[in-house]
Amino acid sequence: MGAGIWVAGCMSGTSLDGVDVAMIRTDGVSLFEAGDHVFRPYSEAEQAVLRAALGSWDAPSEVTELIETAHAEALSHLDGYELIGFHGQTLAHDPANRRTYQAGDGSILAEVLGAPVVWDFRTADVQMGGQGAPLAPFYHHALARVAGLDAPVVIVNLGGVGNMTYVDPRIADPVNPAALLAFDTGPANAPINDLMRDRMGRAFDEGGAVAALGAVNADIVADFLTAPFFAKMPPKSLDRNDFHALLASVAELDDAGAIATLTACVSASVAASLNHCPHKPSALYVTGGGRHNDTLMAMLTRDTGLHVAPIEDLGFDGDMLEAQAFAFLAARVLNGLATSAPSTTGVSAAIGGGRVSRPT
Ligand SMILES: Nc1ncnc2c1ncn2[C@@H]1O[C@H](COP(=O)(O)OP(=O)(O)OP(=O)(O)O)[C@@H](O)[C@H]1O
Ligand SMILES: CC(=O)N[C@H]1[C@@H]2OC[C@@H](O2)[C@@H](O)[C@@H]1O[C@H](C)C(=O)O
Repeated sequence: MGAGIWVAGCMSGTSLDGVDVAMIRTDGVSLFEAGDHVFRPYSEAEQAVLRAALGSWDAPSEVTELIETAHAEALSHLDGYELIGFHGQTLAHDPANRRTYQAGDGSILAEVLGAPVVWDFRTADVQMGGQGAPLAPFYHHALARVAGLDAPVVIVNLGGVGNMTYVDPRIADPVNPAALLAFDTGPANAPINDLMRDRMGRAFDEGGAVAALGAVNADIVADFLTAPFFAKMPPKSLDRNDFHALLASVAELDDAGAIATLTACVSASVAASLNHCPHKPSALYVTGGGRHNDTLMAMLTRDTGLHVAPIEDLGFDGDMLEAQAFAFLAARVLNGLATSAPSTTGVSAAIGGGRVSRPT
């Protein structure tokens, strides 16, 4: 298999923990080989700068430079790539008003690293009426085919926000509306992390250990599920802070009870999201940091009634999947292929988003 080129994909996710960079060899249609990867964490001080910039539509140079420098540092640990896919850091997302903002300038990275950079993946999609997210579904589709699956499955990404891709791997073209259905499912780790930080001074609930000790408040979970977002038909996407009221709803609970209830809300929102799938999936594979949360995984098994497993069971690295996805999408942009479709973002027609910047 000599096909494809080595591409480095970079993702700085909503949980603000750091920059993931992962290399894959791809032609933008299939995945031939996964290569090296690196994680460059943001320091506490850097996280504070980024957190303060959340919601802004025009970040000050202090913020954009921080993002560009962190990515350049991460990429300096890798070599052998011919192309970079650079997502940037989402600071604000408002598809209803056709705008989304990923901070960080790809043309600067192209100069610094001496390689072409595909970036600004979401703007074209929202400008054509799409949600601008999720964009990983075309990669999920490729992975399900590489894994040789022969029945529909669901891939759930549990990062700061949750998103779900229903994939029918028997259909080769990801643009075909029967191949994919994708949408954001609700908040995932973001509210759990926020509460862990505020109440316990910890970054996240390691292994779901705190949630395991708490009593779930079923009334709060039921009330959470009445939010109009869950009844809304896909496509739909979320901003990190769209569910701010959720944190307030657990304010009166003890620490473990509050974390357990937030964790149950994440699981319940994924289970509710399955109602939108055209057919019952044969399994649910979890990617993103939430798959390390054993309490959440157990709740998902109970709430969905499906076989729930980490994406590792298909042979992929769940910590690197999003970064790999932006490598895959960069290759698609370079090859003139679509990166989103009506079935993934609700965009009016399949389009290839992303700007290409080449070093001068
Ligand atoms: N061992 C663990 N136990 C419990 N939770 C964990 C563990 N490891 C990671 N997480 C959770 O996963 C989060 C990171 O997930 P991930 O890296 O998928 O998010 P992201 O890429 O920043 O977000 P998004 O996909 O929304 O952009 C952490 O902030 C934490 O909440
Ligand atoms: C606007 C934005 O950055 N959205 C992210 C976020 O993090 C998870 C979820 O919300 C998803 O919609 C998306 O990222 C993934 C990688 C995506 O586009 O597929």
